Amino acid sequence: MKSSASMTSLLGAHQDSTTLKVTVFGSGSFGMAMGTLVARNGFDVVVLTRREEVARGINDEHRNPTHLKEFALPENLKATTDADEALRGTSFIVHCIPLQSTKVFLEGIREKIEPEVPIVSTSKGLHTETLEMMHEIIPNALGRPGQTVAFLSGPTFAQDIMTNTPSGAVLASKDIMMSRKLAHLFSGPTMRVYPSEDVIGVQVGGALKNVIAILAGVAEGMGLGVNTVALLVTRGCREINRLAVAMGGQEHTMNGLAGIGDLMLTCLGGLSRNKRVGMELGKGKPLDQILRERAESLQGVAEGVATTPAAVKLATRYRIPTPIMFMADRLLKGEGGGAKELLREMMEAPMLDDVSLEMEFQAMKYW
Ligand SMILES: NC(=O)C1=CN([C@@H]2O[C@H](COP(=O)(O)OP(=O)(O)OC[C@H]3O[C@@H](n4cnc5c(N)ncnc54)[C@H](O)[C@@H]3O)[C@@H](O)[C@H]2O)C=CC1
Ligand SMILES: O=C(CO)COP(=O)(O)O
Repeated sequence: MKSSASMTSLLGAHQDSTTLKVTVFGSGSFGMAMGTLVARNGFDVVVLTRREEVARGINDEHRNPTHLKEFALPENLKATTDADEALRGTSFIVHCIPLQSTKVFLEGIREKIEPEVPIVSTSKGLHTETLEMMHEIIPNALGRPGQTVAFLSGPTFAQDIMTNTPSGAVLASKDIMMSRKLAHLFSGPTMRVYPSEDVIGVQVGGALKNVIAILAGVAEGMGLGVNTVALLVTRGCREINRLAVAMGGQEHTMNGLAGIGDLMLTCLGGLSRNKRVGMELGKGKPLDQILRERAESLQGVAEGVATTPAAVKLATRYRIPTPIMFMADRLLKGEGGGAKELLREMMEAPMLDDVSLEMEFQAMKYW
């Protein structure tokens, strides 16, 4: 259980630590993992789910029947389909709904969210149409620019959190004191959470590593060697870093857990949904079939698919050359003659390291 001293530091001395409640939005893989992490730290967790059978399974059997069902859940983790019940008297919200669904989801319950309750978002992506990140989507959906919003991101597969695998992440908000306070929700013997003020860098790192993970999967699915994966991931890493810095993120963040750390995990680890989508593409399966099959069998969101078109639009807006991300975009759109042809184009493109950034930007037309 969380010591009463650290609970008091979260609450301020005047509140009763025994009533501390945390609401988790979403009962998918990461909602379960984050809810479990916070519940292990002694907080009373209530998961808001849209499925009655999920709420029943969690409350009666301490298991989610659809996601991570092999894991027993802590007894202090409950679930409900009733937003009023989930949010009544809560101290913190942990948001684990996919980015593309967040606006609609939050607009439906915004009146029930108290303005002083901090929201920690764990969603990784860019909005396909508006190119927004969560620091824009959440306040806009709530109609409240002043709501405290923070962002947790890093190399943290849900399954590994459930098995108490030692892990680390970054938690960013505009106010470092708030980041430190919120980090306590998640920190524990097997989880290190580093507070940060770099709201942009943390989100861009989490969003764009998924784009590169799709390509890492494509290379593996095509049966290519690790040389190709390393080429794509390393050049992709440079693109992510340049774009993040152009958007206001810090180099330091991109060199840390929320940048290179998550990129390595997702591109090289075996559990990534984004990489699995790429692997299927690399084996020649059409994207719509892959996505349909994944949705039917509740295999979880692969945020990179919806993020990729937004990533290349943002890169164009900021005039950052991102040929690897453009390759992912064309592949997902079915352009360029397929993965083999796009890779050939990449290998034959002019070498640009010694020319100016502006010339690199111009050269993107070759990709
Ligand atoms: N699973 C993982 O290992 C990690 C996931 N994340 C991020 O966390 C976010 C959530 O991912 P997962 O939980 O893995 O996805 P998931 O696909 O397993 O679960 C998503 C959940 O959101 C719910 N949902 C979707 N649209 C909704 C709507 N309109 N209204 C209400 N509920 C809705 C679904 O019913 C489901 O319970 C993503 O942005 C992902 O990138 C971040 C780190 C690790
Ligand atoms: O973000 C993740 C781990 O940090 C999970 O990656 P996937 O969404 O590709 O499974």
